Amino acid sequence: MEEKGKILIIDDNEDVLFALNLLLEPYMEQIRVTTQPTRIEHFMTTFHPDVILLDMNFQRDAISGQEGFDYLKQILRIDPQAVVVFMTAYADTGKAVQAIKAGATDFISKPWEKEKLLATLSAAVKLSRSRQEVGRLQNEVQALKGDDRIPELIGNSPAMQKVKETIYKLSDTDANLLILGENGTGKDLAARMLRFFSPRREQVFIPIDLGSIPEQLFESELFGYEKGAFTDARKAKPGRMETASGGTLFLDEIGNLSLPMQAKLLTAIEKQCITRLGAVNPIHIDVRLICATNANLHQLVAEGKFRQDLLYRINTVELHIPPLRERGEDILLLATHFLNQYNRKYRKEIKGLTREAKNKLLKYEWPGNVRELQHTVERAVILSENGLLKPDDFLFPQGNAAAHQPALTEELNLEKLEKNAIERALKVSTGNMSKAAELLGITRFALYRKLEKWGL
Ligand SMILES: Nc1ncnc2c1ncn2[C@@H]1O[C@H](COP(=O)(O)OP(=O)(O)OP(=O)(O)O)[C@@H](O)[C@H]1O
Repeated sequence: MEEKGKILIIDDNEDVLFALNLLLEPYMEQIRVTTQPTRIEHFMTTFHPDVILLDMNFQRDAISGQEGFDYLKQILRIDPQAVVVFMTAYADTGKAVQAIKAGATDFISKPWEKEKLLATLSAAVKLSRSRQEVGRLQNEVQALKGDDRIPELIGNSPAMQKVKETIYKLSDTDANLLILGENGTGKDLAARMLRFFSPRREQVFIPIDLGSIPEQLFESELFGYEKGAFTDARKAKPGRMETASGGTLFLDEIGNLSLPMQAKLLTAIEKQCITRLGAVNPIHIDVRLICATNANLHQLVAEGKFRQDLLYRINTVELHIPPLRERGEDILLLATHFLNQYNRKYRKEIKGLTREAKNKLLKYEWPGNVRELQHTVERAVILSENGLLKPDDFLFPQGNAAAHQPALTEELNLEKLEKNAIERALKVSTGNMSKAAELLGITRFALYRKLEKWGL
């Protein structure tokens, strides 16, 4: 057989299983046999056969093949792409046609002719492999095409306006960008937005979460490999950097990269070429690089945990996305955006938020940033009735400051709100007056006047 595959044989006759096992052993990569069709799901999910050879009649003297058809249905329910070859001692054209119509790939009769059996199984293995390849390619195409919607960072706070301005300014260039910010602040969205407005918009966007690639797979994932480079390398495969060539490569969680991997990445970026594992010749690549991390890379450099030369390569421009708690005015804008989104998704007609609910959102610290806000609004939309969302519709983890809501009268006292806002702005900007004024959306001069007024 040209291509060896994994085969599962299901037959109630142990002698048949024994004979088939013996006959097929030299021609198959792995064989599993069972007399119990009830174990089909177990084998399909743990063994992942390329081909299933299924007997048609399971009861003594049965000739209708009905049980076989039932099991075929079950197999195709579990995996519609499964390749099933039917086997019966009562072969006739009518049943063969019926079996193929029901979704089987082929049909062989017992007793089998060895050559015919091998040829049928060989074709079945090939079909299975090409179906797997098509599935993989379809997934890849979908991932490469990405989302058709325009990625848009919602937010009017001065900090967010600055982020968007930087993205627009950068869009004509090929400059490498480093996006810094806590988890859930919108780094991934910012990267997609930059790509969307860049000349590489029509080209691929390949995101890689470096935090989720095990160290030992890093090189093969990033640089690809040639056939035979290691035991499982049955076929050559391009790495993500090669696939991203011509387009944009988004390296997320770059702070998680070990020092040896940093050295390899640096060489690839500097030389603009990669060498697949097991290959001799390097391949030129042309990628626009966007990196992101929630770590303080400058501090990691100071601690000797991140290479300074790599940092300089990736941070031609640095974009800092502040945590949501530092851009309070975006909270309600984002909440409304997500409310509209989830109204559409869950076919609801929730009109908005009560004033008390808005206050509750504004007072919360949002440790999970925009992602947490998004999930909080989604949960509220799912659980509440149409009308307005109330404070009780928004649930926060216990122990957060927001759980202890002050009296409503205090919340709505404008003077107190102003004083609180100034105190908070000073706290988050660690006393930097320009930054505090920017956060508050007022001039430095106006801030000094208010500090005097409140004796701060
Ligand atoms: N300004 C924004 N406007 C609209 N949606 C946003 C905004 N910021 C973040 N989101 C949404 O919040 C979620 C989290 O954002 P994203 O994945 O971009 O954050 P991240 O900083 O990359 O997170 P992580 O560090 O955990 O990877 C996403 O669903 C994203 O669409």
